[in-house]
Order: sequence, then C-alpha cells, then structure tokens
Amino acid sequence: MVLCALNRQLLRRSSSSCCVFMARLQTSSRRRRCLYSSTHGFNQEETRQKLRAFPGGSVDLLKQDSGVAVLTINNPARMNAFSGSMMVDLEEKVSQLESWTEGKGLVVRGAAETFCSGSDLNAVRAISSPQDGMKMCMFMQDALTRLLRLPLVSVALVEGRALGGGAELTTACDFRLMAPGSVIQFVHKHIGLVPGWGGAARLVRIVGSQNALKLLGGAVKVDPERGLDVGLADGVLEADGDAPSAGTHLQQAEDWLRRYTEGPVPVIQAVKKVVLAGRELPLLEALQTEKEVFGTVWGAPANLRALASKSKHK
Ligand SMILES: CC[C@@H](C(=O)O)C(=O)SCCNC(=O)CCNC(=O)[C@H](O)C(C)(C)COP(=O)(O)OP(=O)(O)OC[C@H]1O[C@@H](n2cnc3c(N)ncnc32)[C@H](O)[C@@H]1OP(=O)(O)O
Repeated sequence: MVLCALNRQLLRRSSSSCCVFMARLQTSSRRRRCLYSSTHGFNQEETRQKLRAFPGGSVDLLKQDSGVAVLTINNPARMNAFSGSMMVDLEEKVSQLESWTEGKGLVVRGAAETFCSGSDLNAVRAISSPQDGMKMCMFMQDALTRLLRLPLVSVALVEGRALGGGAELTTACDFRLMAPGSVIQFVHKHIGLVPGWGGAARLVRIVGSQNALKLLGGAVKVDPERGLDVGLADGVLEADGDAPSAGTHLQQAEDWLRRYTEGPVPVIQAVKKVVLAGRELPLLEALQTEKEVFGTVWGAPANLRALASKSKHK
C-alpha cells in the first residue's frame, strides 16, 4: 500500500520533471533559459557586457548542408585561448545551434591545428575577484552544458593542445578524437585552481571517478594512447596527409562522425535525446523521457518508410 503510494508519487514527480526536461530538449528559436538566475546572484546580460570588455579572437560557426556544423575556436595568436568576447561568442553560437532544426552533428575544433589553451590568462588576471570569477564560471557552465545538451551528435577534434578550459571544452562534446601528437591536460592544479566550467563533473561521467581523480590530481598529460586507455578519447586520427585517402583531420573527423549522423534528422536527434536523458536523469525520469521521444518517431515518416521497405538487418 505504502509502496504503491510511493510509486504513484514518484511517477507523478518524475512525469512533471520529465516534461520540464522534454521542454528543454525542444529546439526553438527562443533563447534557452540559463542554468543560473538572479537567485544565484547571476545576471546573464550583465555578465555578457563584462566579458565583452576583454576582446580578441572569435568563435566561428559553419552550418553545412550535410547537417554537420563546424565550430572553430579562433584565437591562434594565443593558442586559441578564450578571451571574454569569445565566451560570449560561444554562448551565441550555442543559441544558434539550439534552433538549427536541420542539424545532426557538430565538430568542435581549434584554428591553426591546436585545440584551445583555456581561458585567456590576461583576462583571468584582470577578473581575478571571486565575484567576477564566479560570474564567468556560471556563464561558461551554462554555455557548455547547453553545448552538450544540443540534439546533435558532437565530437571534439583535438589537435595540438587542449589545456585547462580547453580540456573542459572537450568534455562538453559527446566524443573526442585525438590527432597524433595531441595532448589533453587539466592543468588547473598547476595554477591553483580546479575546473569551473563543469569539466570535472563531466570528466567523472566519461572516465569514472578513479581516472578523473588521477587526471585532475596529477594534471596528467593525456596523449592519444593514454586517452584511449582511460576512455577519454574515442578514436585516434591518422597524421594529416599520411595516407592520401585519410584527408585532413577535419575530413577524418567528419567521416568518423558520419556513421552516427547518417539518417533522417528527427531520428538522429531522437537518438541523442534518449541518450542524454539516460545520462542526466534518474531512471524513472529517463524512462518517461524515452517514452515521450519514442512517441515522436513512432509512425513518423522515417518509421513508415522503413516498414514499407521491409528492410532486413543482416
Ligand atoms: C579559469 C581558468 C582555467 C579554466 O578556464 O578552466 C584556465 O583555462 S586557465 C588557462 C590554462 N592554460 C594555460 O595555463 C596555458 C598557458 N600557456 C602555455 O602553457 C603555453 O603557452 C602553451 C599553450 C603550452 C604553448 O606553448 P608554446 O608552444 O611554447 O607557445 P607560447 O607559450 O609561446 O604561446 C604562444 C602565445 O600564446 C600565448 N598563450 C598561450 N596560452 C595562453 C593563454 N591561456 N592565455 C593567454 N595567452 C596564451 C602565449 O602567451 C604566447 O603569446 P606571446 O608571448 O604574446 O607570443
């Protein structure tokens, strides 16, 4: 009796939070609600203005007809470190991707064959007050959480170095591909910090708490071999131009991603949504979300076409 009541209560609660999760998953042209609000002492617009005071570089978005977009962190003079204006750029590009109804995949990479060396240390020195540091942290946590929650299958193409916030950025993608000679390193400890852009929370989910503790506690240089070993890397690319068939690292990353993005947009987006629900929600809520998403593809054109073609899966 008590158990039944508890179950009913849990189901009611899970169904209402599942609706909230589903609403967040819906792509719309509206700007998404930020992870933080005034109750956390955060004002997104005010933080945007403050960050814009530290200009330099850009974050560039190329949406392609294939349904795969390329997001480039572009500040090569500073090894693609994030200036304040680039943080704002990133959040704006994430907003654009949230309303990209034709999108299926995303490659995140750095310009000039290196990934990203984290926050621009000049900006970090200038905004070293705890309050401003917190605001930057909340702004980037929001942008990177929304990046990972996009209904697109995303991959970080790591060439050169991914340091500090750059290492955190790789964890905001579904997959990581490492080029020969590349390094992912959570260098935070060496500068008296811990990750603040959500990188630690995501790292634990990717490699487990034992490995995360080793990587953060030892500020370990993760090369491709170690990346594969601990489960941080999902693949290693061939050296650019090594085999004529291999193509550039970007082409290799797009080819690698294709196996997950081939197919109708609603189906690919649905796959990402159910995995995301499983990753982020307690089981009952994840099941509810899976049911809702299932309802959007059941009997839909791609499903009916496949049934009519009597396809076999040999
Ligand atoms: C909140 C903080 C945390 C976070 O957000 O999570 C961070 O990310 S803090 C930043 C962490 N990153 C670093 O500490 C990287 C520091 N840089 C380096 O270790 C080296 O520069 C390098 C990335 C290993 C490259 O070394 P090298 O190949 O020898 O080149 P240079 O050192 O000459 O660098 C070229 C040029 O780029 C500038 N640079 C590099 N990284 C940054 C950075 N993060 N911020 C600002 N500027 C950066 C470097 O100063 C050089 O500039 P010039 O001296 O003007 O040529």
